[in-house]
Amino acid sequence: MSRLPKYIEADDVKRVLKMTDLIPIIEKAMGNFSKGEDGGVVQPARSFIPVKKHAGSFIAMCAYSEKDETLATKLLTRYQENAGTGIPTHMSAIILFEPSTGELKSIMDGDVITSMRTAAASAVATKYLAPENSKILCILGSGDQARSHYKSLHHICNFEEVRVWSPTFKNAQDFSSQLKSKVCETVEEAVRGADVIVTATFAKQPIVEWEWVKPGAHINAVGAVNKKWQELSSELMQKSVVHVDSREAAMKESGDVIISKTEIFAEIGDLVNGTKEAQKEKTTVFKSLGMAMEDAVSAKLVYDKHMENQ
Ligand SMILES: NC(=O)c1ccc[n+]([C@@H]2O[C@H](COP(=O)([O-])OP(=O)(O)OC[C@H]3O[C@@H](n4cnc5c(N)ncnc54)[C@H](O)[C@@H]3O)[C@@H](O)[C@H]2O)c1
Ligand SMILES: O=C(O)[C@@H]1CCCCN1
Repeated sequence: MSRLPKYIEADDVKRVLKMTDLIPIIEKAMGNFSKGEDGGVVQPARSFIPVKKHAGSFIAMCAYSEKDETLATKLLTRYQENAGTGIPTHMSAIILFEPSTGELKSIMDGDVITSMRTAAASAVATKYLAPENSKILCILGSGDQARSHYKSLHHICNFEEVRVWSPTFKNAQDFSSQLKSKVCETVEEAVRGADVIVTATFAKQPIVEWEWVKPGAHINAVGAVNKKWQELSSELMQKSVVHVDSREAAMKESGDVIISKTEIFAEIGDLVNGTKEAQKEKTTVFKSLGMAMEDAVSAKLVYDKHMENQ
C-alpha cells in the first residue's frame, strides 16, 4: 500500500521547532558523529553542482543515524546574487524516510531548519568554548544566519551588549531595529573587545584580523563555505585553537582551513564526548560548514512534533 508523504511547510516547522529542544539534540548528534563507526552515523561528503550560468549552486546532503533512527536528505540551492531581490540566497527542502522500512515519510521546508540547526551548532560550540561570563556579542552579517545566531547564543550567555556590522549599513540598521543591538560602522569597531564573535557573511576574502580579536574570545565562523573563500585571516586561524564540525568536510570545503594551512585541534563532537579538552582560556574558532546529520535529527524532531499535533 502506498501512502502519501506528509508535507510540512515553513510555518509549521517554525511552530514546532524550539531552540531549547534543538540545542541538546544537535549537541548529541555532533557527539555521535565524532565517535566514528561507534556513533552509528553515515554521512557521505555532500555534492555541489555549480549552476554557473546563473551563479548558483545546488547541494545534496544525505545522512543516516542509527542511534537517532533518522534517514534524510536535504536538497538546497545557494544563489548569492539573490541578495536584495526579495528571493532568499538559500532555499531547501528536506526529505525524510522511515529507516526501518525505507518508506518516504515527509517532505518539509528546509529553510527554517537550516537557519536554526546552524545556530544551534554554534550554540553548542559557544557553550564549550566561550570565555566565562561573556558579556559582548559581535555579529558580522545581518542576514538569516546572523538573526538565528542572535537568538540561539542568548540561550548560552547573558550578553549585556550585542554589536552588529554589515557591508550595507541600512541592513545593519534594520537588524538593530528588530533585534536589540548596536550598529558598528567597521568590522574592527564591532570585533574589538567582544567575547563571542559570529561571522555569517558571504565574504570571499578575510574580514577579521587577529590583532582586533580579544585574547580568549570565541569565534563561530559560519560563512566562507568554499575551498577558495575566507572570512578569517590566515594569521587569525593559525594563532587560534581551531575546531570544526567535520574534519573531513573542513579539509575539502573550507578556505579558512585550507588556505591558512591551519591545524584542526578537534571536532566539536570531540569536546562533547570528552575525548578532547575545551580550552576556554585560549582564542578559539569553530569553523562551521553544516552537516546533513544536523538536518536529519532536526527533521525527525519536526516530524514527530508535527504528528503529535495532528
Ligand atoms: N555553516 C553552515 O552550516 C551554514 C548554513 C547556512 C549558511 N551558511 C553560510 O553562512 C553565510 C550567511 O548565510 P545567510 O543565510 O545568513 O545569508 P544571507 O544572504 O541571509 O546573508 C548574508 C550576509 O552576508 C553579507 N555579505 C554579502 N556579501 C558580503 C561580503 N562580500 N563581505 C561581507 N559580508 C557580505 C550580506 O550583507 C548579509 O548580511 C553564507 O556564507 C552561507 O553560505 C553556513
Ligand atoms: O549546511 C548547510 O545547509 C549549508 C549549505 C550551504 C553552504 C553552507 N552550508
